[in-house]
Amino acid sequence: MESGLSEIGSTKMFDGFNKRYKHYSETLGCSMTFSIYFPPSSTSSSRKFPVLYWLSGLTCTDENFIIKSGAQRAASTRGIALVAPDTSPSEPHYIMSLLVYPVCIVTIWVLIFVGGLNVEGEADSYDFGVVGAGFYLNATQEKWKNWRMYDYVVKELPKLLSENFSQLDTTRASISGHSMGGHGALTIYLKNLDKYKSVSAFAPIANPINCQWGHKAFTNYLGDNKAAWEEYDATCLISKFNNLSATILIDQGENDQFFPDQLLPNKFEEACKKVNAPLLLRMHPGYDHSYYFIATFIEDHITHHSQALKL
Ligand SMILES: N[C@@H](CCC(=O)N[C@@H](CSC=O)C(=O)NCC(=O)O)C(=O)O
Repeated sequence: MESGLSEIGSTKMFDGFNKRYKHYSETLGCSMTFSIYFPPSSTSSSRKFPVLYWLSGLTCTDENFIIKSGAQRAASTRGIALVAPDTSPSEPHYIMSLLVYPVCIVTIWVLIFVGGLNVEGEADSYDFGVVGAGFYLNATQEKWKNWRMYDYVVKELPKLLSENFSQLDTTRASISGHSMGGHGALTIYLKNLDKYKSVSAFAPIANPINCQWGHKAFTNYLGDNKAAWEEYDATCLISKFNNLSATILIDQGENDQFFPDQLLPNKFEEACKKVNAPLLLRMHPGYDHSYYFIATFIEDHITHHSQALKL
């Protein structure tokens, strides 16, 4: 099936453009939205922009980061494109369905409107399911089989970008995120060191197998198989490395309402120390979990990634 990529928004900012797109995702089996900030292009150069993927947290769409972070100021200056996907399969879509009418033996094609993915319980809580809580993993449980945000972010989206946006150089990519998206950024980076030049995170869920958010999501998406849980836990994954060279940047607010119980950055720090993984964990007195915190320090993250992307 065609991706049906269409532009649904365009707003000028810092001489570049925030663009919003909709497409049908084969991986997730539904329509998805994502946003790209394109820095200003110099008319005299055909230079392609490297990409910084941003993964947002619980309850978010692709728009929270674009609207609230102010990251475009530094991205414009540095010449980095920002790509922000949605956080779970959630968009309403139409499907073609074949009906076989039993009496007349007539086959009829009908267009059926599907709101969400129609999975029982998908919208019951803010920290699980369709309301922005895909956790950037590939679910193994039949009921949640459409929840394959890991494959969507790592495979489908970069392919879609490289096929449709000649101004992007998806071979030069870095990844960052917040909270659930910080967990996504760290795990995706550690599992794909060949695809991403650097990683950073704000208040990531750094050890999900040991917190309530992680338990709820992993039990539902992955079942009882604890080995499968560890494959999506940054603290477990980092323990497997002893030759990481690029510094991992993490910012954590000390007044964060979810710190430390849901986030556990200290567990990640301990694991990094054991394998000599370079980690810069910055604790910030007074800051909470919000986008005010992210907006305050996002420029440092853009600088961190622009160095790795050699800009
Ligand atoms: N509704 C919840 C709080 C939800 C929340 O704080 N979401 C964060 C991400 S949390 C981890 O993944 C967020 O980024 N929200 C969107 C925003 O624009 O701020 C509650 O009531 O506790």
